Amino acid sequence: MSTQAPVVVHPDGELLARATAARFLLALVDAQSVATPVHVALTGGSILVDVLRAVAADPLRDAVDWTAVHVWWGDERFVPAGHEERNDVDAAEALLDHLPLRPEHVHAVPGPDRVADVDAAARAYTEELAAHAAPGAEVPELAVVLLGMGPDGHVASLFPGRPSLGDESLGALAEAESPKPPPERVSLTLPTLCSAHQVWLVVSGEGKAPAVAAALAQTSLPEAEGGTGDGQSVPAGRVRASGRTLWLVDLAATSALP
Ligand SMILES: O=C(O)C(O)[C@@H](O)[C@H](O)[C@H](O)COP(=O)(O)O
Repeated sequence: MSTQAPVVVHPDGELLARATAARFLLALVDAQSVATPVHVALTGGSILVDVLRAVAADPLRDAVDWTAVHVWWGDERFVPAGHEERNDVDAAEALLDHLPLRPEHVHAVPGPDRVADVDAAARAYTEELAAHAAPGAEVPELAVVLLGMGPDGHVASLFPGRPSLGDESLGALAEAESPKPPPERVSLTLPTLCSAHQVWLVVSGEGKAPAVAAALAQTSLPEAEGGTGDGQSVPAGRVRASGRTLWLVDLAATSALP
C-alpha cells in the first residue's frame, strides 16, 4: 500500500511560483552541500515558466553554484532548436540565460534540425543520460524534477492510456501521438522520473482540480474529462520519487478534493 505524497497548498498561483522557486533554490544548496555536480530536470507548462521566472528574481539564486548544475528536460517538443514551442526556449528566456551555467551542462533534447526523427531524438537523449550516470547506473540521479500536470493528469509527455506509460526502461522515450500539441515529443520514462531523489508536481488552477483529486486517489478521470475511465491511475498519480514526492499546488487546484 502506498502512502499519499504530501500536498502543500499556497493561496494563489503567484505565491505558489515564488514559494516553489525558494524551495528549489534551497534544495539545490542542500544538494550541493552533499555532492556535486547536481542534476535537475525541468519541463514545460505555464506554472513552471512562472516558477523559473521567480527563481531568476530570487536573491537566493546567488547561493547556488550554477557552474556545477546540470539541467535536463523531463520532456521536450520535437521541433527545431529555437522554435517558440520548445520547452528549452521558454526556460532559457525565463531563467537559464540569466545564470552562469556551463553550456555543456544544459542538456537540450535534439530536434529535427539535428536528428532524423523523434525516435532518434529519444535514443540520443537516453545515451546522453547514460553518459552522465554514475558507474553502474543508467541515468544520473536527478536531485529535483519539476513537473507540471495537464488537466488530463499527464506529466512530462506521459499521457493517460498511451503505451509510453508502460515503458519500464531508464532513459527517454518517443511519443509520436501526443494528444497535447505538438504531437511529437521526447519524454523521460516513468521509471526515470521515479529514480529522481525528489519530484515536485507543481499545479495551479481550478481546471486541474479533478486531475489532482484523481492522482491523489490513484484513479483515472472519466472519459468525458479526457481520462481513460478505467480506474487506472492518471500518470501524475504514478510518480513516486526515490526520496520525496511533493505536490505543490494553489488553492484552486484543490477544489475537487474531498
Ligand atoms: O507540454 C509540455 O511540454 C509539458 O511538459 C507538460 O507536461 C506540461 O507541464 C503540462 O501540460 C502542464 O502545462 P500547463 O501548466 O501549461 O497546463
